[in-house]
Amino acid sequence: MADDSAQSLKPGALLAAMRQKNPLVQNITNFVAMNIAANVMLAAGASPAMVHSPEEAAEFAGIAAALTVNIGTLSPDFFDGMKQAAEAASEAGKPWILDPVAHFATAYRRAAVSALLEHRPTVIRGNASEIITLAGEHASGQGVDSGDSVASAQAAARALAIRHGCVVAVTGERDFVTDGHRAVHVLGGSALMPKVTALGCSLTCVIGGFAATMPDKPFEATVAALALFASAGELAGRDAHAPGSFAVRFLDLLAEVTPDAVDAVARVIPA
Ligand SMILES: Nc1ncnc2c1ncn2[C@@H]1O[C@H](COP(=O)(O)OP(=O)(O)OP(=O)(O)O)[C@@H](O)[C@H]1O
Ligand SMILES: Cc1ncsc1CCO
Ligand SMILES: [Mg+2]
Repeated sequence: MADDSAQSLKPGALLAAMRQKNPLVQNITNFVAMNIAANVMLAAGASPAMVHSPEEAAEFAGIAAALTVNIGTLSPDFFDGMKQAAEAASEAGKPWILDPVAHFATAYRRAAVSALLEHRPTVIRGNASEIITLAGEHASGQGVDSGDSVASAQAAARALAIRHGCVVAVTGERDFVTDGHRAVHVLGGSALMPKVTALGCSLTCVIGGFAATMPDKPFEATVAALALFASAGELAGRDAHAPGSFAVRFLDLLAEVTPDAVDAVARVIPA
């Protein structure tokens, strides 16, 4: 029945499914994010493995249920591992998620992201400045932090989704997700989230966990990951009022929040 299937695709149901499956996700992420992203994944209910060496990255992509690639602290060795793992995941039909951190900042990063896009990511997740510039437009971001609003990135996100045949998620105060045809906003979170480094990078890894759980539904998987962050972030923001204590409370709430609590607030709305 239509109602049952809609119910089973709600963020809470997907969270329950991910926790049940505890999927193994390979993350090639940056030095800043590595520890917090692994802890965030464990709290959310997925099994992270930070495996990036070119000697083993492709082989490991054969074992993991999904891959995430983040260019935050790029170097030639990491880049080799990223390309090989992305190619292996793509060829095996496994979902892989690209986080193009500050890709606009240097020629090296721009070239790296172009090469990675050739391996057809399933999902691209970035902040507004990253998504606007990835679509070839001018943005105000300088480094890893966004200087643009999510609203100003929506057209770019739709264009990118169609160009690359993928889901695009733009995060910020009010998240936006599109596959080029459907589009939603995800509401919630806390203004303290951008004050804790690498929460966006960690979210990219969590999208990998949801996509591993539901590989044929990357749009719903992405929305569920964002809804989980929005929910835990909003609850953590009620208890903590500065970045350090917020980070701790957020991690606890990622583990404690129930599927019903995630779905209790209508935070996914049509765009
Ligand atoms: N002002 C805000 N209010 C509520 N939630 C926010 C706000 N800014 C960011 N978030 C949330 O923070 C999380 C990370 O998104 P953000 O856009 O800050 O990532 P990012 O810039 O890539 O971060 P990083 O590069 O540090 O990993 C998302 O869940 C997003 O919804
Ligand atoms: C601060 C920082 N620098 C490179 S990656 C990273 C983590 C947030 O994107
Ligand atoms: Mg980022």
